[in-house]
Amino acid sequence: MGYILKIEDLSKNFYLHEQKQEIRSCNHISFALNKGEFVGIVGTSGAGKSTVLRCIYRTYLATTGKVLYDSLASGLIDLVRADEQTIIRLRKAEIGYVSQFLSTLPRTTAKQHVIAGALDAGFSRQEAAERAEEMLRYFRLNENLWDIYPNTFSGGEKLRLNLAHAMVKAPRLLLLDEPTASLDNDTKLLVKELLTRLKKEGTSMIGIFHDLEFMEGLCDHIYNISGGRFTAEH
Ligand SMILES: Nc1ncnc2c1ncn2[C@@H]1O[C@H](COP(=O)(O)OP(=O)(O)OP(=O)(O)O)[C@@H](O)[C@H]1O
Repeated sequence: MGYILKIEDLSKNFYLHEQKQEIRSCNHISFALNKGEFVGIVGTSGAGKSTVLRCIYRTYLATTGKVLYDSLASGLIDLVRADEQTIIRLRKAEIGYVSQFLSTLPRTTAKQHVIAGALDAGFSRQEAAERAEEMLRYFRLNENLWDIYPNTFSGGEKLRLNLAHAMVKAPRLLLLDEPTASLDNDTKLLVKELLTRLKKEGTSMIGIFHDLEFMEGLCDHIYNISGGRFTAEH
């Protein structure tokens, strides 16, 4: 089985100009994610877990190292060095990211947001609308919320909308930054079921979870990050 993502010696430092101080976040991280696999990342708060995901998604630009992604559209790409257009295209069609924080365009309703995700991934208008409704229903987002702007949603509603938006695309690579924080147990189970389904359909995933029970049966490998460095748990 070949890899879809290979991280080589990734480090990220932040320089805080006002304080004239350098923060070392993640250090010399290397690992590979094989196609169809699920890698879990655990570690104490502030250890650098989200930074690794953000460097892959290119929200952060890595200080050193490579993030090699085997893209469907144009083969192997180093996401650290790829141009902005390539990153935008990959985010639309191939790489999904879910966090607790909602980012939507202004004056976009919850349903329009999910439809836009499916359209970006290349589905037709009709397919996009159908898939969006299916996802919103799946994540039990109350139907009377579909046509309003989501900035007033509760934390759990925002998270469920984020999940619907990311998963409606059926991305090749899905990055999950604590996607179950602030969810009740029933919704957590729904998320786990859908992740299991996506994995069977071939989506490769990297997820940060605090809930070790949630990771059981889902992760092929778990890495522990401590002091910015990775060690394999299993
Ligand atoms: N944009 C930033 N500017 C400066 N420092 C940052 C930035 N983002 C992260 N850091 C620092 O990098 C370190 C790792 O942060 P990160 O968010 O990756 O940790 P984490 O393991 O995901 O923590 P948590 O479990 O609490 O979410 C922290 O010391 C944090 O303060």
